[in-house]
Amino acid sequence: MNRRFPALGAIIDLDGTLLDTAADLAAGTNAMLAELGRPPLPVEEVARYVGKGGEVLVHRALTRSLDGRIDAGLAARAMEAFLRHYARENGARCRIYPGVVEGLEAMRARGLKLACVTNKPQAFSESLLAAKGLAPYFDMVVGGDRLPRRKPDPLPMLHVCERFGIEPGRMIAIGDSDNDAAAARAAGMPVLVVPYGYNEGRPADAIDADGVVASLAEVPPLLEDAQP
Ligand SMILES: O=C(O)COP(=O)(O)O
Ligand SMILES: [Mg+2]
Repeated sequence: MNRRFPALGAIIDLDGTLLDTAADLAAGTNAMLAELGRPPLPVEEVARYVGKGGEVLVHRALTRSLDGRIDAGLAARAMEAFLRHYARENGARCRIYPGVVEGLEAMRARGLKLACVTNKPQAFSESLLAAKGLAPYFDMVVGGDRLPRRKPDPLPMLHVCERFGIEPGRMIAIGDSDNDAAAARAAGMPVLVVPYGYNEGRPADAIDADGVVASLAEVPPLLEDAQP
């Protein structure tokens, strides 16, 4: 990639970008399904349902379709069960993707401010990042239940820019899905995507982004010094 990005800060997605959390999400989902008398789903299928937060995952898992909806009563019961089970499974099997620590170290060494913006609930996100030793890299974590709207809405991205005092055009977003790219674009922020995460079953090169990077370690060489 020839393009360089003048960034003073970065916003990085969690599930499918920093951590491979599909197995833990599947364990939480399948424990919820078992409680409701439903059969378990394969990890690959649950991974396709990840991206728009826990509520959407629950609707998808119970209808086995990306845009299926269940009634509000069942959804409430299923969500309560999912959160209860996922609290136990969160972090049990997940792993840090290759290049993540290297990329975060190099971005910090360049003086970038770093935020993790995720659709995973705040409490689960903070405990997971801490358990995996990634929390110290981040100045800020914005979970999916922290603000009135989540990705693909630009609100969490703009919230971080405001808190950092950095213009969106002087930030870089890094994610694994259309949700990340749409949120970044709508916020006026350049966005790079990784090809190894979850994009609701669609390939990463189909995402409307400014480029695909094999890992986070490929990001720092694409940055250039910027003025605020
Ligand atoms: O929890 C989800 O649905 C996805 O979370 P992410 O925004 O970290 O990819
Ligand atoms: Mg993601």
